[in-house]
Amino acid sequence: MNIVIDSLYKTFGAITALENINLQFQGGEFVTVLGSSGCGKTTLLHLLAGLESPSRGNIYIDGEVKDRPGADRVVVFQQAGLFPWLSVEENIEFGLSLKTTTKAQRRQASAEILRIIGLESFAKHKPYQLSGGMQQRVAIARALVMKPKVLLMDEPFGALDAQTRSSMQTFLTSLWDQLHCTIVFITHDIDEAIVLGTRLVVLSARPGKVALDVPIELERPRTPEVAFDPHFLDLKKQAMGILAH
Ligand SMILES: Nc1ncnc2c1ncn2[C@@H]1O[C@H](COP(=O)(O)OP(=O)(O)OP(=O)(O)O)[C@@H](O)[C@H]1O
Repeated sequence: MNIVIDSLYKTFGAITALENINLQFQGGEFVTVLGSSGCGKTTLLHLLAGLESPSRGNIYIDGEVKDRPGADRVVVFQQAGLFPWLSVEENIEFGLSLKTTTKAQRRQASAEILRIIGLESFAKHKPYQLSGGMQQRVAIARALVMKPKVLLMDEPFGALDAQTRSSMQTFLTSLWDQLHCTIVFITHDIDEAIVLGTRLVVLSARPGKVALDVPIELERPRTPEVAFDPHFLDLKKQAMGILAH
């Protein structure tokens, strides 16, 4: 699975949100997209999800133009957005119920994903009985159970406290190590972008243009000490330079 973003523009009336975006992602990459507020990160994610249409240009997934939502791309938002009246397992199974699956198949799929995310003992709990980090893990599980080709994440840890955020970063990294799905992860946090990704894309201030697109060549698994690695510091300096303008 690969994604090609070709000469992409997005305007809203007189506002140009994205200008001439050209990017190519390979299957299994963990791409982090960094940019200051209002530079068009969410717009880019919505275009990838098919929730918005390009003003010009195209997005291809495995060579096919994609301009509407599909089960091959799922989005995880900043707020978990779980259904409060459904249990954890029912929340995870909800999307599958829209596909032709039996209840037994759905229960098996949710049990499997709950084991992967380490919340099997919370299957019958309601969302309000979980912490913010656990709710966000369920939101990620709900996305992954659909077996998407691409997981699109819009500041998924932005609403969490620093410690939970850090443990969720470790969680997501180990999940990606196991599943190796393609992830496009939006953030405005430089350290988060470099710690998580295999590839860093930095957008310039509005109109968003690709100011940097480089591989993140840091060994995995990444420990907190990675923040002292010269490559980490070099990427951070480059990103800070772009975000300062
Ligand atoms: N539906 C819309 N209608 C009009 N303008 C929009 C719409 N969506 C986004 N914009 C504008 O496009 C620009 C980019 O917005 P976007 O939400 O993509 O930025 P962002 O980088 O995700 O910002 P933040 O980090 O603050 O969430 C902004 O100027 C925003 O006001």
